[in-house]
Amino acid sequence: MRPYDAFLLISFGGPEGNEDVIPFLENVTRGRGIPRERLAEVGEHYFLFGGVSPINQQCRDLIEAVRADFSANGAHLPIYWGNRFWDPLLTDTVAEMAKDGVRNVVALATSAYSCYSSHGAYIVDIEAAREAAGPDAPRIDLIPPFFDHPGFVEPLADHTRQALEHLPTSERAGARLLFSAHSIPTGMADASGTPEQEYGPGGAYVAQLAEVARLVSERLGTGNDYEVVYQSRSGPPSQPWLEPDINDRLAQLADEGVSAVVAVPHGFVSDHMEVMYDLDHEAADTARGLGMHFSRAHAPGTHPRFVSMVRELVAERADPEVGRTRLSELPTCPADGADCCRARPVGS
Ligand SMILES: CC1=C(CCC(=O)O)c2cc3nc(cc4[nH]c(cc5[nH]c(cc1n2)c(C)c5CCC(=O)O)c(CCC(=O)O)c4C)C(CCC(=O)O)=C3C
Ligand SMILES: [Fe+2]
Repeated sequence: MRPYDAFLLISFGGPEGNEDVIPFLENVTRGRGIPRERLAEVGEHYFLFGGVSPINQQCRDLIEAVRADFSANGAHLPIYWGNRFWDPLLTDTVAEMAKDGVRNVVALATSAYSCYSSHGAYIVDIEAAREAAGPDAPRIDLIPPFFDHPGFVEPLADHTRQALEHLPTSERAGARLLFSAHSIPTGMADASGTPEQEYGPGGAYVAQLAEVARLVSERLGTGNDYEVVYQSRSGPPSQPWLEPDINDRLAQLADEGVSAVVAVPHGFVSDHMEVMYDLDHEAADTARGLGMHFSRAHAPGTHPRFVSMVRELVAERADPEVGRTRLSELPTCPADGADCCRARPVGS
């Protein structure tokens, strides 16, 4: 895997006990203009699960699977892991890599799409961590968003098929597929991707989400109607965020006579807290209250095709001759991350 001498997984991080919850939320929201009530409310989501977000364990599981896949395929790279907001913190991991003499790192973020929160912020945090590590900090090449890689799309199609099968047989054909992604401020969406590209309203983020919904539905091949919805909105009500919210849309669909839905968290890489709480808890409750059948597909997680994707993306980045495997023609962000997804939400 020359020129690389290490692989780095970069994730969000999450609390692993009640005492971690508030400090974690403070890390996430520092300077972001999130209302206090929203913070208290999100804190409750974590307390409901003993203060433990599943995201760190999901990262450990992914790393174990990637390690096994690397070694089975002769890709001998040490693996490091660093989070933006909780232990192991990216800053500490980069310092450790510097101490270990690592020089050239290839990094993957657990975020598949282009926007400040899922790409730009990772670039900014990598630079800050390198700066903090001083002159021995390694070079770190971040793999650009991978939303249209078959290793992301195929697991979602498999998992959507399984979720459909959890509905009563008579409900499957008429079930609406609700592809669900994290809402972001519309200003952040409009500025997502690279400034040279014209993506339409909502920028690269909205265009990529629409494309993945289409690709997954096409692979599924069941002909179910589908659409993209949003979840996990925060920020002040005065600020516009991407809509429709999944709960509002469920109410409209019930009015239209739709009696079953499958929620597909295609905006996420694993079934972390936002999936567990906002879909399994909140949206499922909404659907139940409306008398609808509700089934939730798993995010890619440690699906074998997702795991092999990691190796393929590393190989592709290490050697331009390997070529790019993608399912869509949509432009992604440039490999050097220059000037893309830089927009911060209003009020920060
Ligand atoms: C696009 C996107 C992804 C998907 C891409 C990706 O996966 O990275 C994502 C993932 C995640 N978001 C997470 C948690 C939180 N996000 C928050 C707040 C925010 N997210 C935003 C966007 C995104 N977030 C935005 C625009 C905000 C507003 C503040 C700001 O402008 O930055 C807040 C603050 C409270 C609140 O406002 O809800 C929390 C606690 C967790 C961890 C879950 C766990 O613990 O298992 C994960 C994986
Ligand atoms: Fe978030």
